Amino acid sequence: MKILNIAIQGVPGSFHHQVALTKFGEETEILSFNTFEPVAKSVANGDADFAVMAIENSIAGAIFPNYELLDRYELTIRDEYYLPIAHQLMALPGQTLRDIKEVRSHPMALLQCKAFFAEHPDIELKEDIDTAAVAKQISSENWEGIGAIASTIAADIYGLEILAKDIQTVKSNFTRFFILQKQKESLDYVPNKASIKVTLKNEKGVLAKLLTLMSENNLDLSKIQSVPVIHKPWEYSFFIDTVFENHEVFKSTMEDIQNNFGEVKIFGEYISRK
Ligand SMILES: O=C(O)C(=O)C[C@]1(C(=O)O)C=C[C@@H](O)C=C1
Repeated sequence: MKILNIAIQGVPGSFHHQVALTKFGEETEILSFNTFEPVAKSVANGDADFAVMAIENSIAGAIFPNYELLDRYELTIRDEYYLPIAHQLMALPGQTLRDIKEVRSHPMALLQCKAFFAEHPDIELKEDIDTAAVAKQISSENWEGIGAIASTIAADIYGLEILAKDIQTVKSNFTRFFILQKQKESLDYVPNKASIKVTLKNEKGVLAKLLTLMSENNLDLSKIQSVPVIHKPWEYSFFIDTVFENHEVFKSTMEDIQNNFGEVKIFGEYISRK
C-alpha cells in the first residue's frame, strides 16, 4: 500500500502532528513546515496527499489567513477534526516559575493563555513557529530562563518539566482542523456539512434573502464569517459552514444561490464531527 504524505505545520509533539497521527496512523510520511503557506502549496502541487490545517479555536477565534490559503490554492476540505487543547508551561528540568523570564510559543497558543500571563506580567511573550518547536529548541540548546507553552506529549518527547498545568484561559478549549486534499474526488460518503464561500451581488437585502433561503431549506448555519475580497477594497465574501440533513436539498440550494444572489464556491462537503 502507498504510504501517504501528510503536510503539517509543526514538529512532533505539535497539535497538528497529533491530529495527523490520529487521523492517518503512524504509517505515514509527515512533511513538516514552519508556516501554513508551504503546507497548502505542497498539497496543491501534489507533494502531499493530504494536509492538516487548523482553522479556528474556541478561545482565540478564526485563523483568517488559512481561509485565504484554501481559497487561493483551490484546496478541498475532506474532513474536520476537533482536538481538545490543554497548554502546559514547560522548561528545562530544575527550573522554577520564578526563573522564567520569557515564554515563546505559537501565536494562537499565546492567545489561548492570555489570562494566565496577565497574572504574570514580568514574563515576556514572544511568538514562534509552533508550540513543540520551542520545546525542542529549549531542550537542544539547553536554554535556561525560557519557557514553552505546549502539550504534555511535547514535554515528554523533549524531556522538559511542566511548571504550570492547563494554563489555557478556559479549561474546555478546542481547535478545529481541516483535512485538506487537492482533487475534488467523488464522495464515498453522504455529507451532512459543507464549507462554502459566497460573494454576493451588491444589492440591498441580499444577505438577508440568502439567510432566509438557507433557513427555509433547512440548512443550519453553523458559522458565518466575512472575509475581505483582496482585489476589491471594502467588498467582502462570506465564508459559511452549514449543516444539513438532505444532500440533494443542499445542492439545489447552492444552485439557487448561484443563480439569484451571487457566486458560490464549495470548499468541501464532509461529515460533521462536532
Ligand atoms: O503550535 C502547534 O502545536 C500547532 O499545531 C498550531 C496550533 C494553531 O495553529 O492553532 C494548533 C492548535 C492550537 O490552537 C495552537 C497552535
